[in-house]
Amino acid sequence: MASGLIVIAVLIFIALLLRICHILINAKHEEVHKRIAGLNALPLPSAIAFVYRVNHQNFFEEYEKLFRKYGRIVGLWGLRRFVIFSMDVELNELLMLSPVHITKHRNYDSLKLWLGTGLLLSNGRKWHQRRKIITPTFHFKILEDFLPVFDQQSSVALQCLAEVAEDGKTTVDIYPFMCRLALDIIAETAMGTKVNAQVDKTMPYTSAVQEMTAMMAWRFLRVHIQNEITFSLFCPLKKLRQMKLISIMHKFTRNVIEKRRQELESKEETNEESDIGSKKRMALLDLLLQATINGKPLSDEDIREEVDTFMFEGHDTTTSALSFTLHLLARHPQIQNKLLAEIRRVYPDEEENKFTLMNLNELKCMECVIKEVLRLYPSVPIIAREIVEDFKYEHSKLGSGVIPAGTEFMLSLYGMMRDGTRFEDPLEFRPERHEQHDAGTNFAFVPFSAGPRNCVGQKFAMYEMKVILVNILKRFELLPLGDKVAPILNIVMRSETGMQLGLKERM
Ligand code: HEM
Repeated sequence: MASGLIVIAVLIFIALLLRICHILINAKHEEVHKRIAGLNALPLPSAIAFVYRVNHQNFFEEYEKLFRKYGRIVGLWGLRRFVIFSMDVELNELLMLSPVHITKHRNYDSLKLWLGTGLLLSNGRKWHQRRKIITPTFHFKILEDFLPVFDQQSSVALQCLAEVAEDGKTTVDIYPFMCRLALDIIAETAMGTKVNAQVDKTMPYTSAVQEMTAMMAWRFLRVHIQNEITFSLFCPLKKLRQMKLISIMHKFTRNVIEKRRQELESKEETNEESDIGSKKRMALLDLLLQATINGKPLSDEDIREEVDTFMFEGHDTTTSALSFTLHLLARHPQIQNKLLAEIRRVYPDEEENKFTLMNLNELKCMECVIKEVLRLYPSVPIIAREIVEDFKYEHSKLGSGVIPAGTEFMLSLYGMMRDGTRFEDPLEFRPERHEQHDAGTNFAFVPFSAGPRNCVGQKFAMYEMKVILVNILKRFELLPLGDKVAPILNIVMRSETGMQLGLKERM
């Protein structure tokens, strides 16, 4: 009995001691601590237990529980780390619009060996310079030139889908089809090179991109292997595989860059048909080859980082959005029919669609559908930042204060876009809610983020998705076969059950 009491007393003493250490280490966070409720690391290890409990499958559920319990802004005090999770529109807007707090979180570091510090992962001066030269590469004129690529690659996808459709009797997981289509499109538009991912499933480069994306997704929430050293120690074989994949991908992109640079230098493509089949079409790579910073051209390695970044960011996100859209349309026949009527009005020709940016802008119903899909199933459900300078805020509920440098910040786009105070019946799929100009919900609806670090490829993505959807919906009726989606976090949002549906050729 007495020994039992001694053990309890010792445990309480240790817990108190740790708590005091914790308070001393986190002294600078005390002010925020008082304002933001959440989980502590000590004396009870609730924050640590939470971090290890969360995985790809239960991520959204666990965070919903946390927000329900503590409110829209939740603090997680680790031993030496302080993380704020926020689905609070007002606070997130302050952060997204800030020109200062744009530093990416270390969670993304596992992507750096592949993507380097291209636009997605760079910070500070480098990011500013890159953003300045990359933004004009997504100019309307350039996007218009890409429409034939979107269209031609969609027609390859139609053939692939026709082979598995079986007149709507078979359940098809649409995700891998959309993934290969998005890869073909981004390779051709970013690098000016056809990779034929849809017809040649064994091509080393595209297989490597897919395998690497899956591996990054697998590592993303496993805190102990996010660092390259611990990854090598805990998973040496996977680390070796990762090195191999990176070497395949870098070799491929370097070759493409070298070839395009030589072509540009000898001005071949101004006279001849290039392998993308057009005299005038420029790939994003060509624009990077011509760009300069302070009068100096970008090096091949600078360009490689950006091309690899486009390859990653430009295929995984659109794959997710397109697959969720098709899955949801299959389950909402009325909306599907409304969309089809709009498509037939804008593109009455049975055989051929003449896509222009202008007629794609006429697809208002489709725009609402895509927005609603991105609201419910945002491809990028969470944005992570590191606060490197004290963040001064004025907030209607928190008052005014400072979030100290060193704080980690997770903005839940998913939480914001499903917030019942911003969206009526938030879990319902109602595209018409976007018909009005999102009055009152401006910053609650941010699937492409907002402010200086918003998505540079958002217009590209919208036009790409529209062309693909027009082609698929004109050819196939989508049927509600298979399982419902079960969202998981794999860097981007995916579904554990795939994105199932049936496809029936229209008469
Ligand atoms: C449905 C499709 C897409 C969605 C929902 C989406 C969403 C986003 C979001 C939310 C961010 C901010 C990420 C952060 O701050 O951590 C982002 C950044 C970015 N996106 Fe997209 N994206 C899409 C398609 C694309 C495409 C097609 C491209 C390229 C062709 C692209 C290129 C980029 C790049 C380079 C960044 C980094 C921008 C910067 O940090 O300055 N995205 N995207």
